[in-house]
Amino acid sequence: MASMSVKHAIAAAKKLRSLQERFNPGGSDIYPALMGDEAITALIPSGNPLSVHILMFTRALREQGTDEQYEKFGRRADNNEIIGTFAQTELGHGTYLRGLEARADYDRGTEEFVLNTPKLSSYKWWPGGLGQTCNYCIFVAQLYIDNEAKGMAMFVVQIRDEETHMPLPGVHVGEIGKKMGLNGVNNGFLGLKDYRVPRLNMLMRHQQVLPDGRFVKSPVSQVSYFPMVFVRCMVARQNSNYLAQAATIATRYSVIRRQSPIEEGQPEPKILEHLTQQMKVIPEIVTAVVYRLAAANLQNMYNETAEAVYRKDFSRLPELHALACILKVATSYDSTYGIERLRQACGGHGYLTAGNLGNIFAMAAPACTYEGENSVLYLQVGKILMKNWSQVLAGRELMPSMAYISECSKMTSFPQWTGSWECLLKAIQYACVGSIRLAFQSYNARVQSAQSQTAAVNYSGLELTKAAELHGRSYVAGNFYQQIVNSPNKHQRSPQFQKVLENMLELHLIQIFFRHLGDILRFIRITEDEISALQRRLEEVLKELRPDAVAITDAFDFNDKILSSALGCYDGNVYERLFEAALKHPLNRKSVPDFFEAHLKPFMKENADNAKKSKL
Ligand SMILES: CCCCC/C=C\C/C=C\C/C=C\CC/C=C/C(=O)SCCNC(=O)CCNC(=O)[C@H](O)C(C)(C)COP(=O)(O)OP(=O)(O)OC[C@H]1O[C@@H](n2cnc3c(N)ncnc32)[C@H](O)[C@@H]1OP(=O)(O)O
Ligand SMILES: Cc1cc2nc3c(=O)[nH]c(=O)nc-3n(C[C@H](O)[C@H](O)[C@H](O)COP(=O)(O)OP(=O)(O)OC[C@H]3O[C@@H](n4cnc5c(N)ncnc54)[C@H](O)[C@@H]3O)c2cc1C
Repeated sequence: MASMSVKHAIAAAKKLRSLQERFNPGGSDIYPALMGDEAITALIPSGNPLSVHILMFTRALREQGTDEQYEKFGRRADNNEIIGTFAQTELGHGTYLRGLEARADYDRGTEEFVLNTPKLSSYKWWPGGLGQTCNYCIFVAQLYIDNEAKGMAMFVVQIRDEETHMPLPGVHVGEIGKKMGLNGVNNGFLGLKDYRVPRLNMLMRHQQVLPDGRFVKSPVSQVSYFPMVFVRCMVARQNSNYLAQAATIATRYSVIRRQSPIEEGQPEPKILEHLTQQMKVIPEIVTAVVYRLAAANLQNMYNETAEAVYRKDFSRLPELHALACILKVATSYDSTYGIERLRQACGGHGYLTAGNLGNIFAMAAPACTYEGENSVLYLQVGKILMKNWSQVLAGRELMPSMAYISECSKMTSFPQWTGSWECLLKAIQYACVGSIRLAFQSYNARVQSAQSQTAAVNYSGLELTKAAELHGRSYVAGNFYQQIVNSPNKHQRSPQFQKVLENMLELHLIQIFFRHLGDILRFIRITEDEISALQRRLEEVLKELRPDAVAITDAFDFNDKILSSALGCYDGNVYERLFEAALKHPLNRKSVPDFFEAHLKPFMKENADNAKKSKL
């Protein structure tokens, strides 16, 4: 599988290169990469072993290395003359970066770094492509000068000979083993023993070690985390894509499959006529659209911040970090749960490999873990919200994506309930700010009672993650509302198209309202009648969107090769394709399976003989 994946990945990388040249000659725009990724996803359903090379290795060289280092390493990496990965996570540590054990000791006598993974737990473990594909890596290690720790640093390390691909002396590298998906990625392990690299192999755009061993600190230590921020932004787009693919499959299947008359004596309807089926499928279509728009916004913000960082302006890093965390978590959680809901909506056939929903789930699910485990990133955002609440209490302005927190903090109570979109959005934001306030009271009480900040974060963790989740909902719903209601190009839309978009906004806001009704009722008084009215509107908007479901998913424009699903094929010949796939199964090559003579027949005969004996 690994070699097939590499073959396909190389074919797709060439396609990527042509896309890049067509869309953005000489540029480093990510969208061709993403489009390439959609193509790659179709070509290699078991995952792309070059993903980390393209997403992290090349970018780290560009963004963390000096111009000279880019010339020496980055250009060759961008041109795929060398293939690398990003080796940060270890067998013993993934989340807690300050606990990473791999070390780089500076030897001023030879102007080299001596790299070691001192224990088994220090081995790099997980980096994509590390097992067999890569001959280089960015090796993340704790920097030591005269045995004094200086923090994390990144090193360009060659791990295999460029001609023979043999591991170099001092390198112990291999594959970590089968996973629940992405088995074409050859995630690997890497141990280094007294492995020496020249001083100039340490990426030094933001921090430096001078020949005499003097250390020049980075102006902002967190800029070394920037490669992760980029992938978190990518995950937001990538996982909204996976959800869109699954929604396309389930929608098409739901208008082909007929089952169970709604009225006695009537013919069996398409299953999408059942209201409960509409509630399983249509909200997922809308969620995919909502996150694709949020991810595009985030990508623009990433590009602007990356340019600013390149100019040593780090001012927008904190906001990008917060948004990248919140969107990476929200899209990976909601896409993973949404794809499973869509699989179940396809009944038994949803469980067949020929439907491809299981593989799409297996591709989407690890995003809840890699690039920052989701609950850890929620805690990150919770901490950032605590800091921002202190700013609110001090009357200071907040970053634009948190401005609503200041506005809501000035409200002494929630205004008269109207049930309008603005009202629903404000309710979610108001509940978020109420949760932030409660979390802050708990957190601050702990800090005031002499608990350390880290301990206070841990013991306030449930309230911090709740506040973070609601902040994500507020940001995503607010972004969708702006795009539908206040977009500058709204007038260019046909009235029919605008109506479909408004129906999607109605559904998204009501769905989020019901999902967080408990959180909202904690801070806002809403009557039973007002809630029942929203229930009716939910049923109504599902009915309104039902006729547009297929057209919206067709607009995602996934061809059959990318969907790779007998349930979601454009021509709708589901049963023929399921049967065609079944007949291809190796067990159908013979009428009598080999195991009959070897196992089944003796087993049945032994039971029959025993039965006869027991009668005698
Ligand atoms: C072919 C084309 C492909 C296209 C494909 C499309 C999509 C991509 C799909 C898939 C991707 C493919 C492969 C995935 C490969 C996966 C790779 C990895 O998983 S790489 C390893 C990832 N690991 C992590 O994310 C580690 C998580 N841990 C952390 O980030 C940090 O430990 C943590 C939890 C943030 C804690 O940081 P730490 O410094 O220890 O302590 P604090 O929390 O106190 O933070 C200190 C201050 O720093 C600020 N901060 C933290 N992180 C960042 C950041 N990233 N940016 C900016 N600022 C940051 C934090 O807010 C604190 O600030 P204050 O001091 O409070 O102001
Ligand atoms: C498919 C895949 C590809 C990957 N690719 C790469 C790669 O290319 N390069 C790379 O370097 N890494 C890669 N990784 C590793 C990935 O980054 C880590 O798995 C991830 O950062 C989580 O760290 P961990 O596995 O050590 O989990 P842990 O951090 O051990 O998490 C285990 C549990 O502990 C909890 N926990 C941990 N810390 C805290 C805390 N402070 N507060 C509360 N709870 C906490 C977590 O929430 C989680 O529930 C990949 C992983 C996967 C699954």
